[in-house]
Parts: sequence; structure tokens; C-alpha cells
Amino acid sequence: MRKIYIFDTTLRDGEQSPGVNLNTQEKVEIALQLEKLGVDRMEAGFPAASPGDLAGVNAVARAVRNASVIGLSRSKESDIEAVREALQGAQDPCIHLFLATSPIHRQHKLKMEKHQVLETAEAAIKYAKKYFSKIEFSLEDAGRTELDFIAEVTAMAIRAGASVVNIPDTVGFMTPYDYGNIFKMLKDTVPGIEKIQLSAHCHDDLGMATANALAAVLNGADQIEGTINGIGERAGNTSIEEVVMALETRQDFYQAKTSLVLKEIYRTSRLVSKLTGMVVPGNKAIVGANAFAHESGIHQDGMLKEKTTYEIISPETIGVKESKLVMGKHSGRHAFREKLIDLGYDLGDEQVNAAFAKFKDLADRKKQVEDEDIRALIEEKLIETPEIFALGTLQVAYGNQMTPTATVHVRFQDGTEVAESAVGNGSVDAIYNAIDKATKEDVELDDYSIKSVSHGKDALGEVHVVLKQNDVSVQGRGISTDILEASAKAYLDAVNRLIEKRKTPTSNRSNVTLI
Ligand SMILES: CC(=O)SCCNC(=O)CCNC(=O)[C@H](O)C(C)(C)COP(=O)(O)OP(=O)(O)OC[C@H]1O[C@@H](n2cnc3c(N)ncnc32)[C@H](O)[C@@H]1OP(=O)(O)O
Ligand SMILES: CC(C)C(=O)C(=O)O
Repeated sequence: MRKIYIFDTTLRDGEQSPGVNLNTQEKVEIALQLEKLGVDRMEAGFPAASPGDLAGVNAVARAVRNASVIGLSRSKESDIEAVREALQGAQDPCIHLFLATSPIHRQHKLKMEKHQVLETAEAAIKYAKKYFSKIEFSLEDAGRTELDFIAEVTAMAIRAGASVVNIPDTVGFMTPYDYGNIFKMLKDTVPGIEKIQLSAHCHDDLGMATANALAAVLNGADQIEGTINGIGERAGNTSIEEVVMALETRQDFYQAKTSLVLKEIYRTSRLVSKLTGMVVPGNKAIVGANAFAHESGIHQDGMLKEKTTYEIISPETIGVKESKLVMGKHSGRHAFREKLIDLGYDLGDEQVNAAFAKFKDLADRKKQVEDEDIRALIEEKLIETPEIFALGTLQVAYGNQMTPTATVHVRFQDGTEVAESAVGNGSVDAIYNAIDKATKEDVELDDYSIKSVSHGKDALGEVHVVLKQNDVSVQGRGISTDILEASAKAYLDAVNRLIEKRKTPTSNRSNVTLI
């Protein structure tokens, strides 16, 4: 199995993400985690960029013992001197020199002819050779460079003393086919190519950074450069976790392996996200919040029967505790029953079916149904209050310059329905006055409270009321994603309990005390 070296540039190219700025302490914290992750090489910054970056690279160089620490430099003596200063104290220092080679960059940016590019790069490598035994040379924008010029510059870099030659697809222009061919061509044609390592550095402008890096591996690349979570300039870089897990999962195909400590992947991703402020999208491969979450009933059923039906990587491999079955509108009975068992409910088939119907109803209204929602649904279901009055439709007219008015349709046990309207000193008061008219019960609202059962703006609201009639006091509870509906349901629930209690005055029915 061929070893692929991992060159992490989270602290350099990753830090080039717009809006990201890591201070020295943050760089060291990430560097130490990258060391635990087992990256072979880490680029800590661009020392010539600023005194702060030089200090950051130096702090990383002094802190890290088990990975080569690298500083980036233009092909310029003053930049090389900055890297020399920054890498003092490093266990295994390496300088990363670069110069653009593509016609676009030569003509418009560098204003250099081909021969000047060759001479400038050669002079820089030779200058750096005085201080560094390890030199990586990058042909910036190699992806848009003439193939024969890539070969010519690579041959020059080998002769001048580079130990790694990097072929960056700086603007993410390549397809896997084109990019793989560059590596194949270099391997087949450049004299002395076996003396150096070839490296791939891809950008994700067309969403192909991972695919291109893997094509490079298939065609002889020894090293992959990338960042954690794929952060970096513009659309970002190759995401290290994606390449590493692709190699690991499809060893049969790639016949190559890295020496990363896979169970540190998730922790590293979280740390980088926290310190850079770059949020990891939920659907991001490997480290996104949904990478091991299953929402649809058919998938959840498969997962419960055998995890490999829908998971090609087990979450524990990358340090995620476990897969998640997310309860939502696509979930099925198998997952729902499993969730109930997890939550400690041991229900018969009929109760499960009744609760499942309520759950589906809620799931239609709510993006994600949380454990607290399910608990609330089940407990509401278990408390058997006869529905003497049930809520039909509810309409409320509210404005801050008008008197709130509510129209409530109340259904009776025999299926008939009555509609009543009333005003009140608030929306809830108007609803309660309308319900009083419909039920003809003379009750007094003794207490009202509302709380959020779960999180987010579509959270379930749970309303508790206490109603009094003469010296009898009952509680009622209502749950809904709408607090006015929850209020109406709680009130009717209490009225139902009151009537039930009146019928059996000596009973100590659980419906009064269970809430
Ligand atoms: C593909 C990449 O990601 S490369 C890394 C990109 N990262 C960064 O640029 C971050 C750090 N950069 C910086 O802080 C600044 O750009 C500095 C300090 C390096 C240079 O700043 P300045 O001296 O003000 O120059 P400025 O950035 O405006 O222009 C770049 C100059 O470097 C030249 N240059 C660009 N690449 C190279 C190179 N590899 N070797 C030599 N010169 C180069 C440009 O042609 C330009 O030269 P000019 O002034 O003669 O036209
Ligand atoms: C410096 C080089 C490797 C680079 O970041 C790029 O070309 O994208």
C-alpha cells in the first residue's frame, strides 16, 4: 500500500478565507490538534505577509514536534529571509517557494517571459538551499500552464535542489482527467522525477478539488495538500478529511493510505470551525452535522436492521459518537417505535399507532421533531381525558390599535359544532371568552403559563392553565407550534377535566394530577 503524505495548509491557505484571521495562540492551538491528527506537514503561514504572521509561524515551529512545519515564500530573497527567521526552533523545517507559470500570470501579473520565470525560480531555490534541506517548489497556476513548460520548470526545480514539486490548480480550473494527466506526463517524461515527491494542491471553484486530488493520487502524486473543512481562498481548497476518508474507504481502488489518526478528524474539524468562524455546512461530506444523520423512514428502517445499508463509514471511525436518526415528516414507524424505547416508553401497538399519527401531524408543521416534542405528545396522549369539547377552527383578529377578537369553533362529543366570537383584553383572553360562550361553563382562570418545549422558532409551545369552578380546581395542558392554539387546547382540556371531575367527585383520577 503506497503512503500518501498529507500537507495541511489550514493555517496558510485556509487563513486566506475572506474574514478569517487567526492570532498566534489560535494558530498554535490548531497546529497542536493537527499534530494529534497526524498530518505529515503543516504550512503555518506566510512570514513575509506581516510581523504577526511571522510570529505566528515561529510559535507553531517551536510548539510542533511531530510534523514538518512549513513557511510560504515568494521567489524573493527578502521572503526567504522571513521564512528563515520564522522557522527558527522548528524540529523539521521546510520552505515552500512559489512562482506562477501560466501564460496569464506571466503576462499580466509577473510581466515575465518564460526564461525569466525559470531564472527567478532557480535563483530562489538555490538561495533557499543555503538554509533549508527541505524545499517545496510550487508552479502557481500550473493548471493553466502549457504542459511542456510544466515539465521544463519541474526539471529545473529538481536540478536546483527542490525535494517536493507541487502542481497547483490555483483557480480550480481542472477536471480530474486533465489534472491526472499532468502527473502522468511528469512521471513519464521528466528526468530525475523519482528523486522528488510530486504534490497536488487543488481549489474548489468548480467543486472538483477532492476529485482532482484523487485523480492525482491515481496518477502518481505522493502528497496531497488541503485544509480542514476545505476552507481557503475563494471556494476553498481540497478538504483533507474527504481525501483521507476516500482513500481509507476505497483502499481497494486507490491502493494508497495516509497515516492520519482518523478518530481525530471530527475534533479537528470542530476546532477549526470554532476558531476561524467558518461554519461547516450541515451536508458537508464527512464532518457536516448531517453526515451521519438519517431522516427518512426507509433509510431509518434499514439503519435499524443493518447500519451498512446506508452508511459507508462508521461515525466512530472519525470520532463522532454515533449516527443519528432524526425524527421528521419522512420518518416511519420502525424509527418512531425505537425512539419511544430510547425515551423510556413501553407502549402497545395501538398506543404507538395513535402516537405516530399525532407525531406525523406535528412533523408536517415542524422541521425537526425533537425528543422533548415526542415526550410531550406521548404524555398528552397517555392522559386520558374524554374529549367532551374539542377545538375546531380558531381565528383571532389582533392589532395593537384594536380590541382583539376571537372566533372559536368548538366540537361536541356528538359531532355537532358551535361557533362563538368574543372580544378580550388580549388575544388569549378573547379566545377564552369565546370558549366560555361555547361551552356555557362558568369558570375562572386561576393560572396561565407558557413554555417552549423544544428549540427554534418552530418549537412547540406548551400552555398550562388552572381553572376554578366553585371550590374545584383543575389543570389543563395544550401543545402546538402556535401558542394561541396551545392556549385554546389547554383551556378546553381543563374544561373537559372539570366536567369529568364533576361526574365522579370522589375519584382521584390521574388527569388532575398527572400534568
Ligand atoms: C496562490 C496563493 O495563494 S499565493 C499566496 C497568496 N497569499 C498572500 O498573498 C497573502 C500574503 N500577502 C501579503 O501580505 C502581501 O501580498 C505581500 C506582503 C506578500 C506583498 O505585498 P506588496 O509588496 O505590497 O505587493 P502586492 O501584494 O501588492 O503585489 C505582489 C507583488 O509580488 C509579485 N509576486 C507575486 N508572486 C510572486 C512570486 N511568487 N515571486 C516573486 N514575486 C511575486 C507580484 O508580481 C507583485 O509585484 P510588483 O509589486 O512588482 O508588481
Ligand atoms: C502557493 C500555492 C501553492 C497556492 O496556494 C496555489 O497555487 O493555490
